[in-house]
Amino acid sequence: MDDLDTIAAQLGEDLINKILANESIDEISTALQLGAPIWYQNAAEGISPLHAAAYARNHDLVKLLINEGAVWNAVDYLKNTAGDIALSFNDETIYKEIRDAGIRSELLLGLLEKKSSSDSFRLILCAEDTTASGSSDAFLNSRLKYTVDENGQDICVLNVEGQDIGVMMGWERNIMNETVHRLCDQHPNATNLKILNIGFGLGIVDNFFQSLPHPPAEHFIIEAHPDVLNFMRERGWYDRKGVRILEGRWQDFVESPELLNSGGFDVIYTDTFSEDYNALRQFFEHLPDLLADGESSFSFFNGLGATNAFFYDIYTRISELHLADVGLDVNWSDVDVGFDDREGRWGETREYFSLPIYRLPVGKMKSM
Ligand SMILES: C[S@@+](CC[C@H](N)C(=O)[O-])C[C@H]1O[C@@H](n2cnc3c(N)ncnc32)[C@H](O)[C@@H]1O
Repeated sequence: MDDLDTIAAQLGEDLINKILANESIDEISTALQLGAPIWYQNAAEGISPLHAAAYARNHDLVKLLINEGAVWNAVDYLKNTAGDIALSFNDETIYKEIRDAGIRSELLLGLLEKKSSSDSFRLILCAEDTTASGSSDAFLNSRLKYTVDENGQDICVLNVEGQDIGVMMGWERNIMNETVHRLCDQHPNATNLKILNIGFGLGIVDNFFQSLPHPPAEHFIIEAHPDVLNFMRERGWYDRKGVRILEGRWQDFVESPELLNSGGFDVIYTDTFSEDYNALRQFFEHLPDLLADGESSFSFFNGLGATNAFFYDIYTRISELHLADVGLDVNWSDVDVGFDDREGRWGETREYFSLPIYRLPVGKMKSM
């Protein structure tokens, strides 16, 4: 550590201790003006001034720190954000203050990102991931393995740096089943649906669409990965009545006459892999052109940030705001996905959803 680092660390430790000791807002403001670093995370627990203010349950101080540029998404050594701390105290006011700061910051970043021509950065969750789990090109060039794990669960996995990562796993059946029913059951055209699904994976959602009391009149599936397309071929999906498989990325087809001149879809679902939130948001922008009418419904796999309740809440709300921007109202319902550790859902694979509740979105074009 050089001298400057040592001074910053001392000032930072001091600031956090002052906050935990409930010193006055004036004292804290003065410490900040004298150069105490608001971004500092202490050596003992990795907590930031914002974590400390959430522990101290001091709403005014939380506001002040956010205005001064506190890092809303810093995680301590236990992987908790300041928002998680507020949640653990059931402190709704402080929780919302930090959550709204996160939403504002992510929306702003989203705007900046949209303005820049590259797909360069993301703030959280998958900063610069160039492996097959975070880069579409690397994913589409990787080999996938379809197998049954030690608990009898169907899985489709890829191996990244020695670890298996689930592209799709059988435990999500419940989510897919519920999604299909929420999208289709009440649809006035339920006997004659025209469906678009993006991302076949294990084919769980597509099997549920096909098992509806009235199988879809037209069922388009866009799938990009060659191994998945082979799996679909082996399972006879190319010969199914009413099924049209478009081989490639959704980005290759979304503006094609095949989709745009088809009169619109009653139901659209998307669940891809290795794409970030920015890609999903780009897909949202095509929905007004792809949905047939105000009765049509849309859903997506809402899995972003799903290893942390606070991040999950932020992404859920951001997606709702972005869908509102393109003219869709969203209804959310909860699907219980809690499980007993002994079920061994993850086997040897990396965990990507650790919350007990899945928030299922169904969007429809707002009525004028
Ligand atoms: C999570 S799986 C879908 C699981 C599916 N919902 C199910 O019920 O089994 C994601 C799928 O999206 C495909 N995929 C990834 N990026 C894509 C893209 N840009 N366009 C189309 N398909 C894509 C992957 O190859 C994979 O088959």
